[in-house]
Amino acid sequence: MVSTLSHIREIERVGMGAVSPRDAPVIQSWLRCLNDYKLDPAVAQEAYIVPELKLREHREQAEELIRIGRSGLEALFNQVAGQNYVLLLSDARGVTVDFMGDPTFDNQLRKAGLYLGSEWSENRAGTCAVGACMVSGEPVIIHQDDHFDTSHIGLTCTAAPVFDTLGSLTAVLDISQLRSPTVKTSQQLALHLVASTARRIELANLITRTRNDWVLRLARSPEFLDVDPDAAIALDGSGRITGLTHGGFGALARSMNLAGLSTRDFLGQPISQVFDIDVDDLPRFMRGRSNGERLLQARNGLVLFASAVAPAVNLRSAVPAQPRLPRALRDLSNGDAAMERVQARAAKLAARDIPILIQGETGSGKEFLARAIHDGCGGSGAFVAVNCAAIPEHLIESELFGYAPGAFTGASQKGKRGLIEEASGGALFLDEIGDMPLALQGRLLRVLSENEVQPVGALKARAVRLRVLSASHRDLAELVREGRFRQDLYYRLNAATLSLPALRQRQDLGWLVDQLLARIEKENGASYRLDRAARAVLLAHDWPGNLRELSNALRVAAALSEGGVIGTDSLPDHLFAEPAAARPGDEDALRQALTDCGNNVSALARKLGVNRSTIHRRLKRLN
Ligand SMILES: Nc1ncnc2c1ncn2[C@@H]1O[C@H](COP(=O)(O)OP(=O)(O)OP(=O)(O)O)[C@@H](O)[C@H]1O
Repeated sequence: MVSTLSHIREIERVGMGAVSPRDAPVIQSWLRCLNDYKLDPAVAQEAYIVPELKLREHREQAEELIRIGRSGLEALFNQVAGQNYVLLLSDARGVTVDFMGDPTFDNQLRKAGLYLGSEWSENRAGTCAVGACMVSGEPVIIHQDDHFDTSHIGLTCTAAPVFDTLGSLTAVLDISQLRSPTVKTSQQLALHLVASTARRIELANLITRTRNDWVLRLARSPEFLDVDPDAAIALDGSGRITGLTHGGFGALARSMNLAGLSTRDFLGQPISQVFDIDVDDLPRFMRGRSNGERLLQARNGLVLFASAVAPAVNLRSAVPAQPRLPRALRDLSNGDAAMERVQARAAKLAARDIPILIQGETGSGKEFLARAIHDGCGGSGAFVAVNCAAIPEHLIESELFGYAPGAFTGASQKGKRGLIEEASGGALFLDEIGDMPLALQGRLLRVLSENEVQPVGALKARAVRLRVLSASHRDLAELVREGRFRQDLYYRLNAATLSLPALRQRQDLGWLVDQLLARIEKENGASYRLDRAARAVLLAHDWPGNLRELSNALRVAAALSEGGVIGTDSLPDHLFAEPAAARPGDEDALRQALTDCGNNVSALARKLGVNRSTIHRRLKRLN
């Protein structure tokens, strides 16, 4: 193994532009570590394992992924049995949410970070296989002193990305060893195994998530068509591509000379544009036909074997009926597995008086879900929504708790009922609860524990009976750790958590577009039709502002449409050149975008399709 000092010197030389024989992905990652994350190769940092509570959240959010990935992981672990390999499945933030390794080496593995809860994002751990793979979206081997941080230069790690059906990176699969031969080529087989397992996980994910669509499996050789196809595509009833296995289809697209297109570019496209078939031909590719009949030709002439699976709708009657959800909760999604889980849990919780914390990015529908829970449990009493971030700090107390007559200068002589009392007998929805000032958190806790509220300046408390739903786009557990949120209140509000998926992760985006458009038609008393190109743009967009951004975009499109037809020219410009500021966390870009809008927060919020409070919040964070 190289000495620590010579490793540090080598990285410094590369940083100064020296030519290096190492692989390009390693050099690119070293340069990112030096220039973008400002990491110092001379400062070694041991592997970071996230705290228990945080790990629980990561695992809860990745529950479906872990379930789908498990059998792939087990099969891979069996393939490499006896070779001291460890398998890690990390989520899109680089946190290990599933792990398989030899328990005999537990202590060593934990110390090396090859363990449940270890975080391998590049900006934290320096060059590593998971981190480099997250950035490049490509399989990669990071072998021994390819690692940036000298703490990790004994390890060899090989990782492959797992994308969801819409082409967003959802996980990274990694296979690592504490000790290995010095030559990097010893890991080529590991690279092949990890990439094919990632491909199979993508396939299992597509099949699980697209029960209501056609699925077309594709393979270069007929023998593997049904057992291990190269790629698969999901198609809606009109033959449009609604999802695909990113890794496998990307490789096929390269063979079809379509390497310049990202797999996302195929979403929303009719199948007839890629292959010489139409939706009506799909039954011809179903099981029972001979392989010879199941041949498919790509538009460039490449011939593939195909097998089609019909939507499960027809089989529905044979499947045991799902418990019926209350109507308000039933209409929240259509064919998105993560949402279906949220709806099923929400229905069970709605029937009980349990405080629920709803987490999700801004605009992902937290208030909408809270209302649906309230309506779903019979909806008796009022639903009172309070946005803790929007009420000025000095008014929150009197708004929430109310005040006695003449309680303070300027107070009304009659006093005022607070929102908590207004909600008594119904539901109180505390949005952006993370922004509640610490002093008031204690008072809120008392209301929840004692079921009574004491208005400002009042001598006696009044009894209240309410269900509390709260929401935050911020990580409340992190705020607790930073001492900015009371732990006792956190546990009180968070008896159950519902995590809403971001719009870019949802499998029913096409259905949501139609739902929201139908709502706009009703409001405007008009009818609209999206043309194919416009639909494709909507399906391919990242939607950093989630459902709110989508709803705003459709309103703009409806207003600009000609004769009710929405084409690409009716869509808001930012969908075509999405400013990087739309992605949370990109601070310089946010500053720049604000300058471009003449420092007008409302204009920037309109441009990004998010609330003004969202922009204010991000600016507050920057300060
Ligand atoms: N399942 C859904 N179907 C249709 N429209 C929805 C759905 N969920 C949310 N919306 C719409 O999306 C928009 C944003 O929803 P909502 O206000 O509930 O998001 P939020 O997560 O509470 O936002 P914020 O974080 O800014 O408070 C609203 O216009 C809402 O009507």
